[in-house]
Amino acid sequence: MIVLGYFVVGLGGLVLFWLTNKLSALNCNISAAKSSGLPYRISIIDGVPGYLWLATHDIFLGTLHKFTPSRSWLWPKIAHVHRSWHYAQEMREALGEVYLIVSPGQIFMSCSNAEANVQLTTRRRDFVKPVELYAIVDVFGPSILTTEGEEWRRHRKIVAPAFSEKSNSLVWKESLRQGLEMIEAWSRLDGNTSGKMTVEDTAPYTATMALHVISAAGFGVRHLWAGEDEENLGSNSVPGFNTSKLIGSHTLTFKESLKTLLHSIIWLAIFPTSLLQKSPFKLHKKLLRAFFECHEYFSELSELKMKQIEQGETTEGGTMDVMGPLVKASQRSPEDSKGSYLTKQEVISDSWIILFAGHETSANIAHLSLLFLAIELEKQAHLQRDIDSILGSRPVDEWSYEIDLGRLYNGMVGAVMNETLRLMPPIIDIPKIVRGAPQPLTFDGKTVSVPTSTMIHISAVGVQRNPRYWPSSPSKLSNKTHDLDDWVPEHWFSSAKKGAETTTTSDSGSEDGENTTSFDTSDGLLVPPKGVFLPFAEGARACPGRRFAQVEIIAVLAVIFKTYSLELDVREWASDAQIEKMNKDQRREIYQKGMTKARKLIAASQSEIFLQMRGNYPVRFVKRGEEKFMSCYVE
Ligand code: HEM
Repeated sequence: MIVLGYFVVGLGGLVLFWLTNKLSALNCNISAAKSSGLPYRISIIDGVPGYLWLATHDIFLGTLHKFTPSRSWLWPKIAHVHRSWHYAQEMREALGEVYLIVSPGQIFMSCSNAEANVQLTTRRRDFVKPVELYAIVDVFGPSILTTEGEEWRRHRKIVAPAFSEKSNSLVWKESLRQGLEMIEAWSRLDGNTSGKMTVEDTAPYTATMALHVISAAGFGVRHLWAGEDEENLGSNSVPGFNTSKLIGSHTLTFKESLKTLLHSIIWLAIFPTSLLQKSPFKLHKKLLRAFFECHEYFSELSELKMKQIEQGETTEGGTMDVMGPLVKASQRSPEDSKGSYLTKQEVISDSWIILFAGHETSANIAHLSLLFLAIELEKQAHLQRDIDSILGSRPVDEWSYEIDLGRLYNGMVGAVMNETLRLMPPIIDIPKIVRGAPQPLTFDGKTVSVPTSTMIHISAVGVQRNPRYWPSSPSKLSNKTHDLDDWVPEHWFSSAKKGAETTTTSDSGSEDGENTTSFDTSDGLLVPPKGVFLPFAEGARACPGRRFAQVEIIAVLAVIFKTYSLELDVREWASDAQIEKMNKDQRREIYQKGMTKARKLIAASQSEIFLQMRGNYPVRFVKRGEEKFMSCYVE
């Protein structure tokens, strides 16, 4: 009894000590927030929450959501893990464009003000990258994405110029080819022909397409689609990498190991490999196998590149791609290169990051653009007219990087891509942190002071849907006074804000030697002012793969819509035979059901690392002229 009494008193003491500590930390953070001059809200959950809340928030907030009055409360939204995606507009309207969330463990700042965003992205030493948040992707060691300061500069000086004009023209060629091969892969699916193809989910196909493009244009290794003959690879075959035949100690192909690693990467962030090795779970064993094999594949690829370089192969031979300059840098030593070198391990970590950062991002934009175009048939018809006027009847191998790409970008294809990037940026928040003294931030004629250690999210969704910065009209889909929560590519043809900024969107702040001139983006489409359109971030840490991604997405959309139209599969509501007998009004009514369902699915997307749709909506590709619903929307 006495022992139990001591235990209870001891436990009570510990809880009291913990509570006092938390309260004193909260008080400290509240004083800092008060003196910052920014609006703030207090929350027990950190603005950027830890793993425990990530894992459990659904139980608490999901239950609370069932209690209808709670839906108008602000605090559950503040505590929501996916706040930046679901409530960016509401939070901005309630708390302003720049606001703080103060908790015992953190001061968090969200920003959707353009003037402040420019300072946050260009004052690189005042607002640095919180590299600790990137531990999840750091599986092969520090890389360009996950380092700061001088170490990052060294990576960036080598990696960014590797995305050269020559690599981009390889991306163009390879994306056209992959676009055609993706269509062929669809036509080989059960029940499909080359004239009529039902695809349950285009997402895994655009992911494969993006992986193939990076692999070929970035690493010089061509990949095949399921069902393609390995003979087609000719001298480009690299066992295990792009063939089913494995060599050495490999038990998985490169694609298999990469897929496993990407799907279960979270485990590597939570547990060290030494602990996972002792885990009894099959999943962990498979993940470790994939991890080691991926590492092995990347080092084999570096050696292959090294050999190719020694044999004097050039870009024209298709191998001096993005990875070439990285491997070359690993031949230099710190002493004789004025710091322009990479270690062999860094070649592997940077190669992995290029693949990781450039794969699902571009794939998601291609996938979502397809779905939006299937929902909005009138806009799809506009896109096709534009493609026809630019490319005429020329075959794909005559489409030119130098002329056609720029024209496609400055027309409806570019507008479709940009609108998808505006509405659904794959990276919804760009994180920064104040490491040293509090930092002044000036916007709207006032200067505030961002407290030390503040975790910052530049809210891409917040600013990219902020009516203050974008031309808009009343929404046709909701009762909102603006249509910035809707997918309207015509936003990019508005002349209202043209000329507000004469430079291109995100070239400024690039490091020396970076290639930024592959095609002119200032002639044709709306050029948003700086700090307003941030899918690729801005400033020194902007995405070096921006052109790569733009070229890829444009090429793939052009290839598909030159020959095909895309419609939602609405057989859930009516069979093909029933649709055949329907008049235009009846067809429109059925299609509307598909549109509503597809829009809901898109809106329910979630951002774990990248913003992604959960679930799928089936679509049907048909040769142009053979559509079932297009004529209901287009005269
Ligand atoms: C639609 C496609 C893409 C989007 C929306 C996108 C977006 C971004 C953003 C927002 C950042 C900054 C992240 C941060 O500060 O935390 C970034 C960085 C980066 N991206 Fe991309 N990206 C895309 C495609 C690509 C591609 C195709 C590649 C390479 C092939 C690539 C390679 C990188 C790298 C290496 C970084 C790190 C740069 C640094 O920290 O200096 N990205 N990207």
